[in-house]
Amino acid sequence: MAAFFQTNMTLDSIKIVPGRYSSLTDRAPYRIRCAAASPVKKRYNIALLPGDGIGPEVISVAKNVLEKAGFLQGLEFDFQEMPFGGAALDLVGVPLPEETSTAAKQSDAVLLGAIGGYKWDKNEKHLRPEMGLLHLRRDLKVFANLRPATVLPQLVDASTLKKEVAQGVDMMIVRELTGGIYFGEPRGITIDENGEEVGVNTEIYAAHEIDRIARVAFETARKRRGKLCSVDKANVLDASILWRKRVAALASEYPDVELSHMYVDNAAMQLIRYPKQFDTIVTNNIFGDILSDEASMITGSIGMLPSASLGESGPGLFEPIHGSAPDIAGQDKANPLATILSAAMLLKYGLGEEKAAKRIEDAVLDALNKGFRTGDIYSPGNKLVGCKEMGEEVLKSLDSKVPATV
Ligand SMILES: NC(=O)C1=CN([C@@H]2O[C@H](COP(=O)(O)OP(=O)(O)OC[C@H]3O[C@@H](n4cnc5c(N)ncnc54)[C@H](O)[C@@H]3O)[C@@H](O)[C@H]2O)C=CC1
Ligand SMILES: CC(C)CC(=O)C(=O)O
Ligand SMILES: [Mg+2]
Repeated sequence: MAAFFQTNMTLDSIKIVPGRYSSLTDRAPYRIRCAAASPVKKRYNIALLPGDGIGPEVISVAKNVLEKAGFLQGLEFDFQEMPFGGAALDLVGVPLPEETSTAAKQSDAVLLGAIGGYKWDKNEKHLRPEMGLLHLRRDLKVFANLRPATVLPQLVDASTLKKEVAQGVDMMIVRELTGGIYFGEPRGITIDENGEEVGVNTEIYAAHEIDRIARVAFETARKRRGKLCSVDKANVLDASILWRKRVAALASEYPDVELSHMYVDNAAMQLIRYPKQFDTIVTNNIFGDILSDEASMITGSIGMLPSASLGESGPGLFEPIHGSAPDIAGQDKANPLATILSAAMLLKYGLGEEKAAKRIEDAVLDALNKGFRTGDIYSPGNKLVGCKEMGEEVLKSLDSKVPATV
């Protein structure tokens, strides 16, 4: 699997290191050929999928940061940039070209910007950029989507919540990513027996899909503060009744993890009322999608949250949780930190390169400490910068942190 499970091979045999993580990502075709800061030891193939809207802007910045952090750590990358989403639709007529899917599957890790935009909003379903993303996630079998949401001390003022409610929030949302209503059959728009149009989607989960994501969540909680909250809608949905039953049945295998259950409507409210109660949340595809956008505002902005999508084997997929933000695309206003931190997750969870990942996290904190802020996280007294300048500042911070002995 991507590196989340790399050291111990299977979900069942993961060895847990006690204690709490404190890093930003929660704790875990061209080459750099010039003399590296330390001797080149490893080389990785990275599939780069910029996508649409602000995707290319944030990917261009994050790629430079990834390159530099790798260089400083003696890593070499072969980047293969491939068309994806609306960009691919315009180029070859499909959102996920075969070549892009193959490049992603053959890579060591995939770094993705975002897809979608007004231009393709009225396309037929199979010709929408978003379907390309769903298919990519399925092709890569990345069922476990880790979405850390941490309120950084530097950004407490940018939170939507009052300082005393926001400070100290540090949670991990474990979202099931390749099942549920986004994929369930039957789906589509048909005509019913009265001749009326009906839109149909199906929330469906097999027991094994629930078990494997629940195990990831239990293992994640175990490495954090030992609290897992499973979010569902088991008071009305059959798929949620099975979800709750399967998650509860696994609890005896993780006696060190305190399991609770919460209905999703209450969870949406509790996230705003008292977010510090959450350590690890496990939930289905659609609830995780929605709750993580909500959680992002506690941290200051959706432009801050990275993600790692992992499967049992093969490359992981790393992307910010936000979309293509067509309202600010092409204006150099996007916050690139979510994508930069996704690159850190790529290094940590995708390649097992924790030191290089830490360099990026430290550099992000350093740039924030120096007061650099994009518009979405700006507060008075700080320095307003655009996407590119924020990237340059993170690069400078990376530079200044090269160990003196190298
Ligand atoms: N993973 C992906 O590629 C995703 C794609 N989408 C697609 O993106 C398009 C736009 O969707 P929306 O619902 O507007 O969601 P969005 O996440 O793109 O934007 C929502 C709001 O957040 C702001 N925002 C997002 N990322 C930001 C960043 N890095 N820095 C500063 N502000 C940022 C936007 O300007 C906008 O006001 C749609 O086509 C949607 O389907 C949406 C979510 C995820
Ligand atoms: C196409 C959507 C399912 C993408 C999204 O909103 C997400 O993964 O957060
Ligand atoms: Mg979303």
